[in-house]
Amino acid sequence: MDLNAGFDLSQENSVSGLPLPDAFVEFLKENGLDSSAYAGAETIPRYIRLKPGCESQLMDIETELDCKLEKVDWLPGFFSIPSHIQIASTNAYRLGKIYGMDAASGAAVMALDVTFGDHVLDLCCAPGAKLCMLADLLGNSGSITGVDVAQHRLAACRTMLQKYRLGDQCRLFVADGTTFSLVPVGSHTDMKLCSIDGQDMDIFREWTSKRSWKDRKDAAKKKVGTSTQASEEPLEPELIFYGRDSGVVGAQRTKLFRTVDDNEISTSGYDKVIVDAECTHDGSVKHIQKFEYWGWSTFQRRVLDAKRTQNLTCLQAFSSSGPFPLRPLSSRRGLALPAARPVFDLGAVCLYPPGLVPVCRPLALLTNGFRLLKVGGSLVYSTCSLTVSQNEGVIKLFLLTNPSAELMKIDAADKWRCRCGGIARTVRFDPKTSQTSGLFIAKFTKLAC
Ligand SMILES: C[S@@+](CC[C@H](N)C(=O)[O-])C[C@H]1O[C@@H](n2cnc3c(N)ncnc32)[C@H](O)[C@@H]1O
Repeated sequence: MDLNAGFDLSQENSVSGLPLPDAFVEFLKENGLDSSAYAGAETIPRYIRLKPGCESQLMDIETELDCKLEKVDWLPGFFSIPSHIQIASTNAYRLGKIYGMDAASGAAVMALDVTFGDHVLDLCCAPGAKLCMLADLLGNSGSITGVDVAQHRLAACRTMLQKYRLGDQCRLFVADGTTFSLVPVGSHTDMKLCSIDGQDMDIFREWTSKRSWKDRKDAAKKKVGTSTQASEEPLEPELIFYGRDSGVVGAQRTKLFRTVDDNEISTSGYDKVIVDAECTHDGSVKHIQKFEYWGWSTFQRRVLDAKRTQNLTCLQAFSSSGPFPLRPLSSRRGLALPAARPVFDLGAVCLYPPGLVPVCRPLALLTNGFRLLKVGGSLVYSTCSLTVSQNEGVIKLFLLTNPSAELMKIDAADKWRCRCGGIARTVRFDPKTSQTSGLFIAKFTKLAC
């Protein structure tokens, strides 16, 4: 079957080495991107991350993969292998000794600089490569809260945590990251763990894949509720996994799901937050390359669907007067800022009432992730898009509307194979410079104000 039937593939784009569809070439042009970034994608190595503790098995893994594992000198624990080597069917992978993870993604996690005991929020966590790396770095300290809106992807994340035996400190919520509001377990001032010997149905017992009678009843109630609920109502978070030491076992449901106000968040919010936002994935050259096999006809739906891209890049809607028509960044401290809590509409461009700031999903995710950060904590925003509108554009608008946010220097980046982003202190990985997929990284801290 010709998977590309009826789909225009550009003849002129042989420069990229791939017959890129015209619509994608147009997308690249609109965003000022050079299609030659996709040239020679197959020469970019594949990266693997070694499970900590498996260092002594390196030679056995090399023998099984039948290739040398080249140490990535700027990123501890990462190795490059030739791009044609497949790892999914190997024992090393199946037994959880290695992860498939691009080095640029590893850099985004390192930028967060997690330290012992941190409570970390991963706001777009599925399928979970970064979450697993965070869990490896934290060991048996602190906690990780993973949130994703896609239930099936989050289920894959849970499987990954179980395979690598990393779930003890983690909890996973199916929830909308633009409205998620739960702080780390144990940071509620009034939360006490209860003995679970009694029959109190309101207390979390050890997690099991079998759902309790109470959970089934709650889910059935929720189903009835959602059929009558107005669609704008935020999705109620659903806890689909929690580990033994995540602080959930023994906690009361009512307390765990209690939301706190922004004042309380400044002290009991997360120490670290990562927002690896949903984006157009155009920088993920290996992902783009896969459409050679999947068929370019699915590319339109999966990557370029107009409604989806508008949600992600709605800043473009203002391109007639330039992408940032409001005010220059330098004057942000002197601005009359719009209301702190805008109304987000994931389906369309929204306007803040006084300042006409366009809101797209990445900005909504970043804003909410930052709201959940405690004062003095740090947040990493990353996307695998090469466009300005999903990266520097989002950052500019975010800084305009969040006076307590300050861009931080990413210290580790001095050693990385990357370049500066379009705003000082941000960094960009791209195939040509870094021999990795494209990735944009910005790091913020929250000031007391
Ligand atoms: C780039 S992927 C994240 C990859 C992940 N961090 C990892 O390392 O494996 C973006 C994720 O954002 C999720 N997403 C999109 N919109 C969301 C929303 N409103 N709230 C939470 N997650 C969302 C998608 O389902 C997708 O899994």
